Amino acid sequence: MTRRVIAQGTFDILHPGHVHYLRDAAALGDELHVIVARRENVTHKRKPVLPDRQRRDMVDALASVTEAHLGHREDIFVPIERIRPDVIVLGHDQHHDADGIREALAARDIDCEVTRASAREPAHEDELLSTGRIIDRILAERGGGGDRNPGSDA
Ligand SMILES: Cc1cc2nc3c(=O)[nH]c(=O)nc-3n(C[C@H](O)[C@H](O)[C@H](O)COP(=O)(O)O)c2cc1C
Ligand SMILES: Nc1ncnc2c1ncn2[C@@H]1O[C@H](COP(=O)(O)OP(=O)(O)OP(=O)(O)O)[C@@H](O)[C@H]1O
Repeated sequence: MTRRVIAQGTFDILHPGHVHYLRDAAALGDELHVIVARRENVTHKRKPVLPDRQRRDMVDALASVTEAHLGHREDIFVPIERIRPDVIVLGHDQHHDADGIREALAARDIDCEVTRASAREPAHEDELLSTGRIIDRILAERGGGGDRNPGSDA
């Protein structure tokens, strides 16, 4: 039997922490399906910079990912009922409550484990393992309205 795993998140500007999470999740089964949060449903932090479809396409291109899916607009359990995973893997720092998800799955008669991935520690000094911190760096280094294309005469 094929063991299906679900991971999920916003994935706005990919970084090595995302790669670590998705590899961790993929190691728990045979197929990794990733649900990419819709912009309208990212309410607990700043909205993503990149469009929904572009974030889905980039995650879909990663070697550990079988298929990336844009999430449902209203009901996060709709994709889960369609994919029928054996395991849902939460990210190490995600605010979701594992017990709450287990109860909601049981109420829908979906037999599925809920577990949490490990964190990636920086592999070298200055490795940026957060989309928010990458954006802060861009704003600090390029946000002053200076020359965006140094070296170009255009
Ligand atoms: C089990 C599960 C299923 C989810 N399904 C959806 C979905 O169908 N549509 C959606 O927009 N977001 C979905 N989400 C994502 C949440 O809406 C939330 O925005 C996301 O977890 C953000 O994670 P991040 O802070 O790690 O980027 C799901 C989250 C979980 C835990
Ligand atoms: N350093 C990391 N180690 C392991 N997992 C990570 C790391 N960074 C992000 N992830 C996981 O990747 C998934 C998607 O993360 P998300 O899109 O929220 O990125 P982020 O970089 O944490 O964003 P932000 O900096 O805006 O909070 C989440 O499950 C999160 O736990």
